[in-house]
Amino acid sequence: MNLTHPFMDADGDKLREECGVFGVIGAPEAAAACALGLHALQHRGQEAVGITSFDGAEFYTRRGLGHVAENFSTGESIAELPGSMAAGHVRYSTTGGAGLRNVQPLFADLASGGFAVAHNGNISNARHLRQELVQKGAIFQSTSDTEVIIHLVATSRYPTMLDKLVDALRLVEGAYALIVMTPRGMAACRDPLGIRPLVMGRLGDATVFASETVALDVVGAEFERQIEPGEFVEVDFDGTRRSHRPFGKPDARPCIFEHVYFSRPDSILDDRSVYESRKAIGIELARESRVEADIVVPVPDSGVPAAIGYSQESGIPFELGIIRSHYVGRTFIQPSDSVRHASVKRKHNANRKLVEGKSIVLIDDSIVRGTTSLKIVQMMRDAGAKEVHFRVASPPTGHGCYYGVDTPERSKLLAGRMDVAAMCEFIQADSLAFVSIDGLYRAVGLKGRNDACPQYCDACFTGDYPTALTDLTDRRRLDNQLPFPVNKVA
Ligand SMILES: O=P(O)(O)OC[C@H]1O[C@H](OP(=O)(O)OP(=O)(O)O)[C@H](O)[C@@H]1O
Ligand SMILES: NC(=O)CC[C@H](N)C(=O)O
Ligand code: SF4
Ligand SMILES: [Mg+2]
Repeated sequence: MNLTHPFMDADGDKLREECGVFGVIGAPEAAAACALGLHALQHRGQEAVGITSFDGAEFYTRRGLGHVAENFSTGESIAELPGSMAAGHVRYSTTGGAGLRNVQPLFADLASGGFAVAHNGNISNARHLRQELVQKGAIFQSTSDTEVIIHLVATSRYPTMLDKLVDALRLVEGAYALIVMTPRGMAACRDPLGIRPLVMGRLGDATVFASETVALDVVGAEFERQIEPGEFVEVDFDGTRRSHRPFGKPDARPCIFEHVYFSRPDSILDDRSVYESRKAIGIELARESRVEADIVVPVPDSGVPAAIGYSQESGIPFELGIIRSHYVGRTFIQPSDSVRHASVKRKHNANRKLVEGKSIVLIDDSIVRGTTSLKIVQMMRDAGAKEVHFRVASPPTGHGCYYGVDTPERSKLLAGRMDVAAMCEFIQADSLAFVSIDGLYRAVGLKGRNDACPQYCDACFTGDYPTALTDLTDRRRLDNQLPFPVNKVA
């Protein structure tokens, strides 16, 4: 029996997640705009990048491992991608999933013509669907969950491309923000709960779609609105747009972690400034768990806005007690523990003269595996800090994410293994506190969490998953049938 999960990485740790998508239709050099937009979305995925364009007759694709700048900075690379329609993708994956064949956009020649798709999110029943499709004779070219969508579209019996796509996505569980290209135009859609973000803008006569508004800013497009949860927007080459809500209007559950960490602070998300939300989390945190200290120090980068809020609310001065190297990217989204450890060390350094002899409040947006917090507390002590108090701008991350963010399985999450007191001891801080779940909801403009009908997906904090997790359930069943555990998941 083959026990290897086709979508799992080598150590069976996690699915590969969190990406950025960008699409433009109706612009003279669509691929150039696409490369620029992807550059602004680089924080969402640093492992691989791809762009597919269409010139009215042919589709062209260029995909590569690494950053946008490494793959799309020359005129020649853009010249390979002619046409007025293009879609691109920046990918964040983990060990084993980094191969070129998984890099998006994925493309296939279907009976109805070319079909390209760029996907941010994760399909929580992809394995299940893939097995069914393989049994029917489908031949997969990648190990990406996204390819399932292509096969479902290819085998749908509905007549129009939109109907085929809706038919396919009815079978899909989990999170998807998609940009699709066919010879007739572009379509963009979000899953019925709107778990992953997607926005729409206008650039002259062209329509632009992107994971975040920063990508619209960078290409000079005007932000129009978000794609609504469950909405499909089709755009033709003459600029005609059509909006459809084939799944009705279920209560949305967008990812609250986008506000905490993933999105750039200069993006507008769910009609809110991410920067303002992060600052407001810091304010809540100061109200809930104030501590006497000399200075408030952010853990750069994403701890900065919350630290500003904490400082303003508490009256404790904000200081840059840690300086980051700009040549090391996000450590959370790096593929292996050893790389993450090394990156955290190279990334941060104590501002020794400032920290020496001081009692400090460190603010970070989240503790996931504890790699960063452990190292930073030690760094502050080595630099002579008198007391180190740690405050976190999210509740404890105690559950895995199956919707497109690479939070690992529960057993590798610090909060999955320990309570707050034990975590405090582990990171060797003098005190540790997290913002409450209601505090987080207040910071994004609500009165608190509505437990009967939560307004966001917050499963990594609460364990309350808004969709079925078929692959996970299947794997647990398989685990229980065997005399030894297989790739434990939680
Ligand atoms: O507990 P851990 O497993 O270390 O993960 C949590 C850390 O990872 C993220 O930072 P990251 O370095 O990815 O990016 P940033 O520069 O945007 O803060 C996050 O902001 C925390 O600092
Ligand atoms: N995780 C993402 O958002 C990327 C899309 C898809 N799940 C992939 O692995 O390529
Ligand atoms: S589980 Fe957490 S990270 Fe994943 S979609 Fe839900 S809120 Fe976002
Ligand atoms: Mg960080």
